[in-house]
Amino acid sequence: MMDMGTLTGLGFLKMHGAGNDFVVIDSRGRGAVTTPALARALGDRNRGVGFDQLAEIRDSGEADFELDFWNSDGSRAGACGNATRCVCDLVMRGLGRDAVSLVTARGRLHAVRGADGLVSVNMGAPQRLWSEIPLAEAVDPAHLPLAGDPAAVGMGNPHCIFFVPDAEAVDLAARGPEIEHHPLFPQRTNVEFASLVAPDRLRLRVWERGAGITLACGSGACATAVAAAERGLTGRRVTLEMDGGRLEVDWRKDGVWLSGPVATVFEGRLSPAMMAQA
Ligand SMILES: N[C@@H](CCC[C@H](N)C(=O)O)C(=O)O
Repeated sequence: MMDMGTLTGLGFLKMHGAGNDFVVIDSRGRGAVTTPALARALGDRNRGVGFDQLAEIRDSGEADFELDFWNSDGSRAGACGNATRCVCDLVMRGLGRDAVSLVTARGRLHAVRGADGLVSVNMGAPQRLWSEIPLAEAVDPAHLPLAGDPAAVGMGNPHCIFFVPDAEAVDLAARGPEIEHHPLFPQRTNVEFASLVAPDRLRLRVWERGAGITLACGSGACATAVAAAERGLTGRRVTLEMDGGRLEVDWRKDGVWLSGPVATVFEGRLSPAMMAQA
């Protein structure tokens, strides 16, 4: 029989958006609890809960809530499109509304639930200046001086996008970390390999900074759609076929809108022993 007495610690939710999975900690009404050590311990898929990102909800004076993101290696992320959509779903359900505003490191964002049940967030304008992304030196982000002619786009976090004839054929486990740690990216980078399926459809595989290969990546889908439209490969509205499902991106005048499915998987409690490890 389970000793419930040892399981009185911190509550959390497990959610995912197209297989990009998250631990969500709701710290509204109290102080933030996440540290790099706690994120690393919880992110361990064998000894912790396991996630691509941890999202911590905090009170906000200027929006419905604030949101911080942590990768499974314990590093911070300035943006996470899929975790944003998941947490917005949660908060909208809690408030009984179909629209919310939030504040992230990127600034104030807005999200809505569509009639189709998909949750959409305006991820803001893409960052196209080398210093904003950031890159280590003043090179053209649209054509980086790297083999394969990738583009760099910032969505509040850095992305390096390669357009290849066949994304399936890329050795992502080898190429991902090589590019993530390339000296051109002083804060490391997320890495995308995309191939054109149709003028409104791309196949996309992602290596995430601080998390490795993931089944989907919302900010990566946005950055890839922006780079594809700028190269004239697609229009500004595209479907991204990722390993875990489909995401839709619409680059509008008011920002890059990301839409897709969200799911709540389970709720749990961290044991005091787990919290003490961190
Ligand atoms: N899963 C993400 C992106 C998460 C952050 C990334 N690994 C980083 O360090 O920038 C998404 O859905 O956007």
